[in-house]
Amino acid sequence: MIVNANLHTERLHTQQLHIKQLNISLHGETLLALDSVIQPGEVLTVMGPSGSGKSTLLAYLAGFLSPAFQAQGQLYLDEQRLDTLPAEKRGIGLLFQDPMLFPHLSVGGNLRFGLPRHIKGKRQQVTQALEQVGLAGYEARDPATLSGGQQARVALMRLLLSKPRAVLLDEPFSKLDTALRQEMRTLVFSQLSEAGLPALLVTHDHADANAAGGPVIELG
Ligand SMILES: Nc1ncnc2c1ncn2[C@@H]1O[C@H](COP(=O)(O)OP(=O)(O)OP(=O)(O)O)[C@@H](O)[C@H]1O
Repeated sequence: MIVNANLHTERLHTQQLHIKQLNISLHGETLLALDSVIQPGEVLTVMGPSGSGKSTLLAYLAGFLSPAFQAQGQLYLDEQRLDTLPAEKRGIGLLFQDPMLFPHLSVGGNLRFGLPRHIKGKRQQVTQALEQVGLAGYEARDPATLSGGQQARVALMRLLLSKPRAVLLDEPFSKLDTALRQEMRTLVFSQLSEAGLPALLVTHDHADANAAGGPVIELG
């Protein structure tokens, strides 16, 4: 696989993500409390046993928290307050266990979907993105014909092309086999660092946390 990527020729204005005095409770009892600043290009890893609130934290950050929970605190990207914005206005990108490629779109269609509307040179950006992850010429392919690792790489590039301002990673490597997992860790963390994006990783795997290279928080 080719990992010489530099998708971000025009460097984005990178920002820090501040999870400020967050307290999420359920039925009047605190489930999790957190105060963290994630610097541009840094990955904060969150670990913890089942039920400790990892998914709840991701849901809060992304803007999907169930009304069953009560959240106090704020979320900022630099000076901009995010927690008062709906999910689609936060500019937060998500990467999951499953690549979740749109099955009715080609590989190229999936990548174009991530691109902001009304920008020029979409075709070239898609071509470059595929080249960067060793999938040159795959534009017209049906995603279902790709291996799990190839799909994961397309999902990563779709995410980056959408120019998120921060990224959440929910066990993104857990469905890959061991060799592929190591490759994807290198690819994902180098791309996030290159893009200068603050990221929060939820994982059960200490090797993911080591590869992420940033601070680690244990919930629960
Ligand atoms: N929509 C909801 N309504 C009420 N309680 C919920 C809801 N979603 C989760 N919970 C509860 O909140 C707590 C935290 O759940 P959460 O899914 O965040 O944990 P987790 O650390 O992600 O666990 P796992 O590692 O198993 O995914 C659990 O006690 C769970 O039962």
